[in-house]
Amino acid sequence: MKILIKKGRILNPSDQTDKIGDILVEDGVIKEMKEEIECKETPEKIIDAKGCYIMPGLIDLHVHLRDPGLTYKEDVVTGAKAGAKGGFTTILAMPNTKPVIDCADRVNYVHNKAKELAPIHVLQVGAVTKQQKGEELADIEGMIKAGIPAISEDGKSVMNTRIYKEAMQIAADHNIPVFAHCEDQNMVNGGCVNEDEKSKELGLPGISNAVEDIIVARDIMLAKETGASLHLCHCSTKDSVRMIELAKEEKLPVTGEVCPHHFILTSDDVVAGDANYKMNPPLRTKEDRDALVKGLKDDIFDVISTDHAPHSREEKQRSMTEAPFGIVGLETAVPLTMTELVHKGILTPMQMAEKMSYNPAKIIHSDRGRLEVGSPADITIIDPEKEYVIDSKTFESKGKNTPFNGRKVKGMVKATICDGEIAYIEE
Ligand SMILES: NC(=O)N[C@@H](CC(=O)O)C(=O)O
Ligand SMILES: [Zn+2]
Repeated sequence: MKILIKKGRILNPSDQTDKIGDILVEDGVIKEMKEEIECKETPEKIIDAKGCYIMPGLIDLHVHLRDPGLTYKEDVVTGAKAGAKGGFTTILAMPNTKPVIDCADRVNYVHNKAKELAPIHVLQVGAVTKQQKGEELADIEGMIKAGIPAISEDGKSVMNTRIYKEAMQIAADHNIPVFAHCEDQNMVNGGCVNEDEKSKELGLPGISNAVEDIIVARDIMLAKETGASLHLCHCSTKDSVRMIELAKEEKLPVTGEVCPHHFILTSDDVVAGDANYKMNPPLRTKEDRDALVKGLKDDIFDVISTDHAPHSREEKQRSMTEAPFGIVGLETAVPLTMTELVHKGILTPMQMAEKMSYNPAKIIHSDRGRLEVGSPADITIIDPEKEYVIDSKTFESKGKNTPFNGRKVKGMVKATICDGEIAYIEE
């Protein structure tokens, strides 16, 4: 397909290009990129991008697609469609499915299904241990051969440090990153919201910051010993920020991500009895939230991810203690980041493109995440001025579980182009 994108603001982190121009897409790649492109034959599609940002296709390092086994919550196809609508051209699926993705066959299942049916790239992350039981290593090398971009035990931490270190060594030897969900399992003790004044007020068991911080510290030390690239998932505490800053000062191979709910909401926002405010890690205090925002601004955090965690309506209607952790995020990440960080002058549009595309690509050693002539045509077009109200009924995702339903936002995904084809267009 031949697509001409006209007069958008091209934001390319790889060479810091920030200028108005046209992009011509043909045969899956970026054919031309300059101030004004004249086509001899009319392209099949012309997109008027006046006033819009053109970014390299967004990459979400943290998504739960629930496939196989939990497809009443989401599946590869609905999740990928939600991703396309949210501006993502690549999403990484976490392995906490049923069964857990801990061997090559299961990786192949997701990749084959996605190749056949998904409008965007889906990359399956492999589990660290068999069935995520934390006891025996998964077939990490087999999964690497099958094409996993990373390993992760997401949903929990591998509490046995010796086993985790072995896994990190394998990851280091094969030059793939380890994505760490940091949570000391023995300290959670039934907690369901942040441990603070609010949890006391609600009479709910709390999760303290140390639950996260202890494992962040441990995992950074393991990265130091093994040389593995460590990517810290959904960071939520102010001390996580300090520890990542220190690790980077020491030039350790450590990166970190923050999710929109953690840089926007605090435990004060939790509505009693509404499990759409229940996620792991929990919404923390204002001090933590402000530290995360500053960490994003100062580039201590490399990545904004969604931790898209769909659950059924019935599951999320349970009580705060009974409902599962997690909220959806694929279709709200762009408008929330635009509204809360870019329009407020905390992040530049270029920083947004870095944290949502270029840096995630670098972390998984992908050649995407850049707008360059000859590179694969994964492109996201965003109308920064478009205002609307988030309505979960319009989501492509099966999951409607979001605390942001009804929220006013400014900044909308206009089109998502993946491998030179239109994966989503707002019409
Ligand atoms: N974040 C969550 O609250 N839930 C995730 C697990 C995870 O990402 O840790 C899920 O799988 O539902
Ligand atoms: Zn997690």
